[in-house]
Amino acid sequence: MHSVTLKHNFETAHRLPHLGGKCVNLHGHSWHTEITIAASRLTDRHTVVEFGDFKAVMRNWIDVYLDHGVMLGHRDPLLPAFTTARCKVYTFGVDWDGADWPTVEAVAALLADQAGRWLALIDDMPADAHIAHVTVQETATNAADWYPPAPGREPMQGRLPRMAVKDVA
Ligand SMILES: Nc1nc2c(c(=O)[nH]1)N=C([C@H](O)[C@H](O)COP(=O)(O)OP(=O)(O)OP(=O)(O)O)CN2
Repeated sequence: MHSVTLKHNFETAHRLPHLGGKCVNLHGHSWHTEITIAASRLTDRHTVVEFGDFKAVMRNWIDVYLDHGVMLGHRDPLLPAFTTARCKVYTFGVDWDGADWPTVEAVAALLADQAGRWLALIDDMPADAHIAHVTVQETATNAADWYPPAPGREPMQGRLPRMAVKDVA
């Protein structure tokens, strides 16, 4: 198996009112992501994917939708204020239906989902090229990893489990 790993970073605020504690406060992170693409053979150019081709679409999507913006859950009461003020908001549960809240695990799943779409735009790659791993680091001490479902295991049903939110501050 061959693999390549591409990295990008983005400065984005979020909050997680369903977790309580300090996560209730709107706060920013310098998020770092690493996306690994694997294939069983190389192209005629001896690549899995050409770095620049993949990074162009990866960077464009992240910079347009996430960088210097805010990630909120669709049930977050702050949402109307940010949209009214015409701030850049990426709304989990609306802009992407895979999770309700922007935890680091959910951001890793979002980027894995998007990375599959970016890969589909690449012309020159082996037939079995696929997203093998996504890491998202939100702080020096906190990170999440995403891997595709193991063969033979039931794949995730498209979204992270819905969470009961009684008092979203
Ligand atoms: N499983 C998860 N737990 C938490 C998440 C998350 O996304 N997934 N997120 C948070 C908060 O966003 C917060 O930013 C991080 O919390 P925490 O590690 O408690 O705070 P610090 O980064 O300040 O920790 P130090 O290592 O003490 O600096 C919480 N939980």
